[in-house]
Amino acid sequence: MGSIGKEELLKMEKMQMAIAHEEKILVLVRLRPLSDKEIVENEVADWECINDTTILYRNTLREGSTFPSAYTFDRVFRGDNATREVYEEGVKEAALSVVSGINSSIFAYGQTSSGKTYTMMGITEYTVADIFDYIHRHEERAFVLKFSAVEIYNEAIRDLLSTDSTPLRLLDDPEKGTVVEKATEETLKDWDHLKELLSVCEAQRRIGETSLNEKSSRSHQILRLTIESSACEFLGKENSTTLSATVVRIISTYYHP
Ligand SMILES: Nc1ncnc2c1ncn2[C@@H]1O[C@H](COP(=O)(O)OP(=O)(O)OP(=O)(O)O)[C@@H](O)[C@H]1O
Repeated sequence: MGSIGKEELLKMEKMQMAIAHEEKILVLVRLRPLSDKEIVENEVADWECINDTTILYRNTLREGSTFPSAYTFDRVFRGDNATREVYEEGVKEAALSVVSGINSSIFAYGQTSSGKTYTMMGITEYTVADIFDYIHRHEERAFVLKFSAVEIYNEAIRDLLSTDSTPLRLLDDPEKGTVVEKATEETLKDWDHLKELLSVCEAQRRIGETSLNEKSSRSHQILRLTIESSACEFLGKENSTTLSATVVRIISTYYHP
């Protein structure tokens, strides 16, 4: 167990109260640009981003349907918006709340080939880079980062950091909530170590081809990053408290035509 001082506790409580009054769930939409194949086949995008929060379903307009054609979300990103913009403007705040001990989940949902893997790979990279940057700027605290990765395929859970493909069990822990039993948890040394682990996951990931995506994920992938931190001056003392939080990345793959 690490520790936090009285003042720091007060600051954290204030922060938690401020966050409690803010929105807890943000829904962002990212449109994908047409692929080369779609351009060659003269396909047109059915969706158009008309401002920072609204998308329009163009087919509805063409067919003169009476159904609503405009949909509003917390934030909408166009096909030419870079992943960096999606991260900075839509994800960063939630992702970095973990350094203050607040749990955060970021997940992508969409049909095959909509860009979930593409988006989440960038988001993971930017999030971890910012967390490492935060750690380097806060030498008064000691941080431990732990990383685990599993895949859910056909209702079986597989450890992506292990070559053993025996399915893992889900357990209910009274303190931690739902946990995956015996999932490998690596303590991250540095950025290169994370990149190494991500390529192990990539190599283990089940992929297949769909009519829309040559390299389609066949599973839900969950990457979990747990951060523990304690004030260095209280390190190892009895009355110390550890700040602990988790960022979870889920890639959902639904509807494979
Ligand atoms: N914003 C984007 N800009 C450019 N290319 C993109 C973008 N989003 C996705 N792509 C490309 O589109 C293709 C499909 O994307 P991706 O594999 O991420 O989809 P997916 O939603 O994860 O699909 P699946 O559910 O089948 O795994 C990939 O070749 C990817 O590089």
